Amino acid sequence: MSNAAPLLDVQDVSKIYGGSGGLFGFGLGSQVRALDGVALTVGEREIVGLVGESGSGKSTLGRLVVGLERPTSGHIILNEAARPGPPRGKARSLGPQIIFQNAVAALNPRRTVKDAILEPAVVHGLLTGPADAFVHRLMDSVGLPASLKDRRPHELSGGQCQRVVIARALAASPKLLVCDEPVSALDVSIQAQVLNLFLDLYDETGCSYLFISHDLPVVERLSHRIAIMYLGRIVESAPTKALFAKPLHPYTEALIASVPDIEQQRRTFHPVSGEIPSPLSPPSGCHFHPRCPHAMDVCRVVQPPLLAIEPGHFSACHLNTPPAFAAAGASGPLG
Ligand SMILES: Nc1ncnc2c1ncn2[C@@H]1O[C@H](COP(=O)(O)OP(=O)(O)OP(=O)(O)O)[C@@H](O)[C@H]1O
Repeated sequence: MSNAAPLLDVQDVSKIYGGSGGLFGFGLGSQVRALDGVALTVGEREIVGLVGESGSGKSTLGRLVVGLERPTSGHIILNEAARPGPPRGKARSLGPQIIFQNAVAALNPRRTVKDAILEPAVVHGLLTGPADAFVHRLMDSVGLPASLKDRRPHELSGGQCQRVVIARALAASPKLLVCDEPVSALDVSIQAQVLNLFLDLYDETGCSYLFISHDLPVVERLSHRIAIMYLGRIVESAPTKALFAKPLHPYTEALIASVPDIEQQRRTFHPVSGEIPSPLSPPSGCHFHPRCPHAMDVCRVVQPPLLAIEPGHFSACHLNTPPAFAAAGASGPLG
């Protein structure tokens, strides 16, 4: 990556749902802090994987990045190239696009493949030539035969529907694609094909991805860099190789250990113990401390900051924080 401004710069972003005054304005509504001070960047031509258990805030961040929702606080900055707006050569961009897990639900059941792919281009005046050629080119780029162009979603397989959704996103010439669990609804064999498609499209288009998944091996395969989320916070981020070679946060360690590696017998299967706590009442201090085998007293009271422990490798854990910071809280193992 160059030193140029990142394509996407998420700065100290929080998102709180509910609790806006509660019943009759008496503050009775309960609040969910879906995101809590999240900072993340995605560079040009970079694939960043975002991993975490269900409820950690991954989809919320994805929706904020593409502007479907607004943060409660903090800033989401899109570099000029990623922003919607003025023409870039012949193709105009609609800004970041998002691909959801459920492709069938994302498509209008009454519209054909051709109409689905054309719609954003027509509505936003992006069509630069004959419609058929435009549709065929996009269908070809996602590996769909042109003969399917008049089919409706119920006449396609799940994998084909996901390809239509990807083609429709590409029609907007995005520089940044947010992929929210784009393969988890597909059969394993189809998953591999669609993941290969994402890699091919990366080579062809130079598009950056924020690739959201709860599946660490999927993200490992695609990403240059991985960020690990836990209950609304990023707890570790690093280049993919560094993260697997030397995970610094106990949650990351537990996630990696939970991945069975049948072929190489390298990793044994130990699911992360305990349930992810309710985001309605997250644990104090480090949110992970009730499940952490290394928890100390300080972890219960002080939130560890996300610090660069090695160049490009960030971790939010008192095991990694400098002694001066840790001394601010008590030390010693939790009972
Ligand atoms: N519109 C909403 N209103 C209220 N709470 C919400 C809303 N959207 C998300 N949440 C809550 O925010 C938290 C984070 O949800 P989010 O869907 O972002 O997590 P996730 O990591 O993507 O989970 P999953 O992998 O299950 O999709 C959850 O507790 C969820 O219930």
